[in-house]
Amino acid sequence: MTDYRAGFVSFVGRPNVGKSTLTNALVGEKVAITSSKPQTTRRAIRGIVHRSYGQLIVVDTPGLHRPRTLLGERLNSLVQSTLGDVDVIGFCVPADEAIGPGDRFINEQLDQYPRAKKVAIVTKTDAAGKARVAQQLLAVSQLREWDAIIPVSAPRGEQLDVLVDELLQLMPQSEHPLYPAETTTDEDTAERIAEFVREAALEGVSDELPHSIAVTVDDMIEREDKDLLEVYANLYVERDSQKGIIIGKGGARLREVGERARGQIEALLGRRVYLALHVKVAKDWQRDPKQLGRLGF
Ligand SMILES: Nc1nc2c(ncn2[C@@H]2O[C@H](COP(=O)(O)OP(=O)(O)OP(=O)(O)O)[C@@H](O)[C@H]2O)c(=O)[nH]1
Repeated sequence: MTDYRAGFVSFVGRPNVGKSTLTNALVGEKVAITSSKPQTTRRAIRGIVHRSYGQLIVVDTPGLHRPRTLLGERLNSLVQSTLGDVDVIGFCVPADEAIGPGDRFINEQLDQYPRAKKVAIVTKTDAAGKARVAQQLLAVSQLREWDAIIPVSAPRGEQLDVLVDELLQLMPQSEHPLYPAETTTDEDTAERIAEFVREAALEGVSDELPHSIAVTVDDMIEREDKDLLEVYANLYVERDSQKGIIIGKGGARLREVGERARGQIEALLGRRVYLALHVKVAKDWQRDPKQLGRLGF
């Protein structure tokens, strides 16, 4: 028997508590997009954390909530099958907000996954004073018997190694790593690019529009003569009126979105990229099974 451990962990919690930010900080690379809009995450992304003594595979989920659309239902069943499979569930609550009905609802849902060990993670400790953090740790400890309770700050990198070690200790022993050493995610490049575009498009839009945005990458063309990668992406919204908002006056907003996304893509690929964005209307796609399928849900 070796002492090497490897397994799967999933972070759950209300929207916006910092699950994606934590995933990226642990992996050390941007594998999950983040935004200040709730419910940004739509896919189960595996971020992989490597240590000489183990491997953590982080499965990022869209978060448990009461579904209002077909997209919401599909996302919920994605969460349920994910949580049924993982070794550890990390329940995230932010240090700077009191525990409320939303947190209690999710905590109760965790009873449905008896196989998984359960760890409480108090996030955003940088946004709260010491006394507040201590108070939150106490409040969390009263929710259930946790295998561990750990406060972290992702942007400051505080307590991240402690969290990784605690999580690894709860993982099953493994003869081998589950993924090769260089891998940080199992999403392919096109999926990651589409997510970067969606993240850029989410910036500065409000109300129901964030949920209406979907992105596909339809073509990537290698231009060896120019040492350039051409990327053709479609940005879908649900209504004509939303199209105008995304494009902006004289196309100004769409240009900004393209610039921001291109910066991220070039950083990811380490090379020059030409990004062409087209905005299309897919009427009410969140409620339409056929269109959901086409958009990858
Ligand atoms: N101050 C502070 N802000 C944080 C921290 N972690 C996340 N945030 C901010 O909180 C917001 C939400 O973060 P996300 O990581 O997208 O939250 P999430 O829980 O993944 O959200 P969903 O994908 O919507 O479920 C963003 O604006 C982050 O910058 C933290 O440790 N400290």
